[in-house]
Amino acid sequence: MVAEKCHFQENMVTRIVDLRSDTVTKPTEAMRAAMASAEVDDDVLGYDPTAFRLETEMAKTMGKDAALFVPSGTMGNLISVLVHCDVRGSEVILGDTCHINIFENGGIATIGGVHPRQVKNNDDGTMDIDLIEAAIRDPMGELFYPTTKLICLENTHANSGGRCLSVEYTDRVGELAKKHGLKLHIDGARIFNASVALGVPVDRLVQAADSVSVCLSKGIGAPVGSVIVGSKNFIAKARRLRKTLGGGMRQIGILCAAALVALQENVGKLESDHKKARLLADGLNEVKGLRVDACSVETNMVFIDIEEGTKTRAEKICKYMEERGILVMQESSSRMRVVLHHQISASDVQYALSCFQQAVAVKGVQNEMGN
Ligand SMILES: Cc1ncc(COP(=O)(O)O)c(C=O)c1O
Ligand SMILES: C[C@@H](O)[C@H](N)C(=O)O
Repeated sequence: MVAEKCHFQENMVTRIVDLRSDTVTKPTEAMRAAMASAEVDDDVLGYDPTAFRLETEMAKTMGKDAALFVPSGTMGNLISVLVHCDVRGSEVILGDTCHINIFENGGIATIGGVHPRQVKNNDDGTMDIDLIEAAIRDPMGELFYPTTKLICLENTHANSGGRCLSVEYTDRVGELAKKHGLKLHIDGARIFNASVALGVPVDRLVQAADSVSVCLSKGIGAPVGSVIVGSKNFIAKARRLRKTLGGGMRQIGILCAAALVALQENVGKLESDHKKARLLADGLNEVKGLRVDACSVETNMVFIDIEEGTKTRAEKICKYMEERGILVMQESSSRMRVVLHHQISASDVQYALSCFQQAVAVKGVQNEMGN
């Protein structure tokens, strides 16, 4: 592979290659045009017609009875957990490295009073089903224990590198939930990535779930928003809770119009994002001092580890890359993350690769990093 030369002159960065996340995409011209011409109305006093179109389309696509537009994936998860965990002393079983547990400010507890019961996430994003079952509280111990109400999965699993949970695994967790009278929520921020990577229709992938939170603002490329899907009764309760949390918005058709375009434009591009991720991962594994677990690159995310003994630190590499217009997310002193999306081209991937090669190889930078 001949990597495009990593060229750099002081203050001569000619383009930004933003690999921090798939949340960074800018609305396309078609999205902006749709926003400008969107049919809107007050979605609190009534129903914004474009929001209605989006929610109707998403409920159908996800195979659920109803849907609700929410400002963010964080609010989508919070509302879903709180609707399911509707009595004081409720407990939710979730992965120790899942987004709800790590990156949502503990909102289910601090706002919702719901107790998180962590189960270890495996490297592939799953939790062992026997460990999930062991975490379910015995109702006979109600004098001492919280009440288990909900199990949460995350598909794809971001902190495992965008790994996909299979439909078979999801169905088994759903059966376990039913066996114990529990509900199942899926944090489906990147559920479309999982569907494309697995070759499983998205409605089949989430069939076992009582609710799903789907991010439109990630790989789908909408500027804002998520949609939660579930039963009509669940969504009615979710709509009220959205208002309670301050998420009741007025002419949201402006945002929903962009999301409708994004769904048309970008679901078909997700496979290309995954291919670019694999291309980048394979190229990075040829860079002395960097290591990518290629097996974990199933979708659009790549975690990059600095090999033992390499006199380099992640913050120095990230700075070196940023000086060349490439934005990378630092995960730790020895780990970085890049996320591919539809606004990253194949030549951007080549450019990033050549800059990673330079970042690790350049003597001066290495000495500075190694000290
Ligand atoms: C797996 C996962 N769930 C939920 C969220 C939250 O979405 P938002 O950033 O829109 O709140 C994110 C990140 O954004 C995520 O990666
Ligand atoms: C950082 C995290 O909250 C975000 N969901 C991302 O993956 O970029």
